[in-house]
Amino acid sequence: MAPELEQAIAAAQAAVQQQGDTVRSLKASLKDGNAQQSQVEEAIQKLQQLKLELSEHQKAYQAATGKASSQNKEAFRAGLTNTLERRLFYIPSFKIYGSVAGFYDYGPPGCAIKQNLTQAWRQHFVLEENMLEVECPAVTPEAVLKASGHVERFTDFMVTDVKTGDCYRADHLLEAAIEAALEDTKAPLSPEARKEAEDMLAGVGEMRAEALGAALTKFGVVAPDTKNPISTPFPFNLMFKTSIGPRGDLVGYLRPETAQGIFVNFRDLLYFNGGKLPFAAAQIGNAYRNEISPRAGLLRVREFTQAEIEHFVNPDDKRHPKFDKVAALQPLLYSRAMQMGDDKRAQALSLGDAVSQGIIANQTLAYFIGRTWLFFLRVGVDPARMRFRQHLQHEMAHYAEDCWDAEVQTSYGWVECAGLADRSAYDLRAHTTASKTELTAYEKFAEPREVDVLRVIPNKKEMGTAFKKDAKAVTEALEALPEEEAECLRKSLEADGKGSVTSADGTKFTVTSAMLEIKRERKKLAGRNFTPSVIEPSFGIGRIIYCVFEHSYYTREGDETRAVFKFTPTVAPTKATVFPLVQKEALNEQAGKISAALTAAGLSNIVDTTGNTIGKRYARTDEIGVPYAVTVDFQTLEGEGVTLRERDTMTQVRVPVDEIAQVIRKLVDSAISWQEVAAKYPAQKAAEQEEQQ
Ligand SMILES: Nc1ncnc2c1ncn2[C@@H]1O[C@H](COP(=O)(O)OP(=O)(O)OP(=O)(O)O)[C@@H](O)[C@H]1O
Repeated sequence: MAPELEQAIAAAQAAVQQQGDTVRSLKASLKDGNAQQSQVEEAIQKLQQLKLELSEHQKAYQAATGKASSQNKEAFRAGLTNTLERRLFYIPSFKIYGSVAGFYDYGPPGCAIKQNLTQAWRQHFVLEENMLEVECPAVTPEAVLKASGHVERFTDFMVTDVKTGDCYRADHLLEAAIEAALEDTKAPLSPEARKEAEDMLAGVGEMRAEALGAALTKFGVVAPDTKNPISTPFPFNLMFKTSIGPRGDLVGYLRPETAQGIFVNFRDLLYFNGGKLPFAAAQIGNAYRNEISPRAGLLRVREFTQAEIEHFVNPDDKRHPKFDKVAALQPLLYSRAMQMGDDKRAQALSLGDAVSQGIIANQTLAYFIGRTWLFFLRVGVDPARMRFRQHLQHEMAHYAEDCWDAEVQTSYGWVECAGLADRSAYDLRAHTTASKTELTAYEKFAEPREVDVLRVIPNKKEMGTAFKKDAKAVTEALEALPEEEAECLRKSLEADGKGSVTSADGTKFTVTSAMLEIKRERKKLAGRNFTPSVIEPSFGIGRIIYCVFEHSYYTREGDETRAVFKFTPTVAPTKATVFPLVQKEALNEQAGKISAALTAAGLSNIVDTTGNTIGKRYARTDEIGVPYAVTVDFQTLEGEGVTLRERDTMTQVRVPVDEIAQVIRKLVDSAISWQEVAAKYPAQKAAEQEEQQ
């Protein structure tokens, strides 16, 4: 059934396109006097009819398959992109010089939305969770990114078109090839081949060069643009390299994430917080990745804004004091077991149950999943098209305890908009080792505790013989070894009779069993030093904005040319427009006064005095998602209030002039609903309402 419907959609789309061309050429002929108005009108009517037929086919496809058809998806995306670019939500950067892939400018409505969304994030996380906000430089010295592992490992595998040299991400090509094979209805895979392909798809992200190369060959992958053969995959580091200072001898990078700025400030932040855990620090700022082949608009760019949180917590106690507030929430969870099962579908599950059943590793991670879900809903993501997907075991770094991605369904498929990870103590340990600065917290026990501790006792004579002038430094390093490292050394001596220790200046020395003794001793301790674990929710603001665009965009029933964004008042770029019904000095003056009252109430607004019909002006504000419109007419001058129109229902009521700013303020703050406003104030008379649509 689906292939026939797909064909019907394709045919209907072609017909719409052809008729659109006819209308355009008739309009041009009309101007030249070679066609009549009646011919144009007739052609437009036919175009509307064809569009309705197309929309019926699309609905039928969606009803039959539960998803948008590929043509449907493309048509949807083309309409959306056209509106976004035409109304300057965003603009390809450096456009007049031919643009550079992976860079976008936000235009006026885009800037306002980004500002609103970022502000909502700050309110939802930084303020409501009492986080410590920091702002660190984007240019980062190499030492920091060496310690974090980015210099060595922040790579993607790349392949090139052997004839043109064009670059592609190897994993993306492979994923596309496997997905195409799985969806191919003409040459369906056998059940065994399907299972193998599905397993391979789940593991693409973790494949090394050799495995990727073999899989690309197996699926016969060629360069998508030219169909030329491709090279074998090789690693490419995504960081932009630079040099700091005029001599150029200090290597730096533009940060690929904002998180490292928080880790390197951990000690000062802990002090600022009175030495107490848990606490969270947050940073909003730009990150830079030299993405290999950025092709998905705002979703994959080379400079983007991240909002990241590092929540530092005692590794032995990952409960969250406010977990009760989110325990009953039921976001769609796509756990490891669900991904491996036959059904492969996410399920709504309460976060309380997910923690008690061990699906989510701990309360703190689950708390942030709940808060993230509420944030996405607050900014207008459709909860039915959002899920939290747990990383499969092999997708996680060896140190990570549990990771979940907040994914949103779009015309590009499921898109990761935020990653939430329990990264254990990895980052702070890495910076402790590299910077020789203890990044630990102190826990004072309620009662002194008798504990077994490891004491490292160097044999001074053996040390002297082995290390000569370095003996003192090695001895001190051994005596100062933290408990966990002493345990590592003990195990390594036990296994091969030797191990290593790093002195204060960073030199690594090999020690043998003969040089020291490691004893377990009973000690009374008032407290302990430990490296905190970190739970990291990391958000990409641009990706969220794009998903909000997709989930907010629709066209008016029966008229695909009338685009609307149903932005929530929180993110809407402008909260209200004010229209004088016609061009008259007295109406303009009254509109100016209303605009001033809205501004005084903290509501961004535009006064539209263009001579267009009121219907056209409503359509223009719908296109940038303004939720409320106020129209000033002659009755306003007679003290009969103004028209207030709501964007999605298009219903209108009459509100007294001196109440209008407060009514909109309450609507924007969700202190009152549109239904309540409609019940309280008289409806605009039907004839005038019709005239003003
Ligand atoms: N190139 C990019 N363009 C826009 N946003 C991005 C980009 N890369 C990452 N992000 C955002 O930053 C967040 C955190 O970054 P993270 O390193 O976890 O992403 P990632 O797993 O590398 O993403 P992907 O696998 O899609 O490349 C992501 O969830 C995403 O929202």
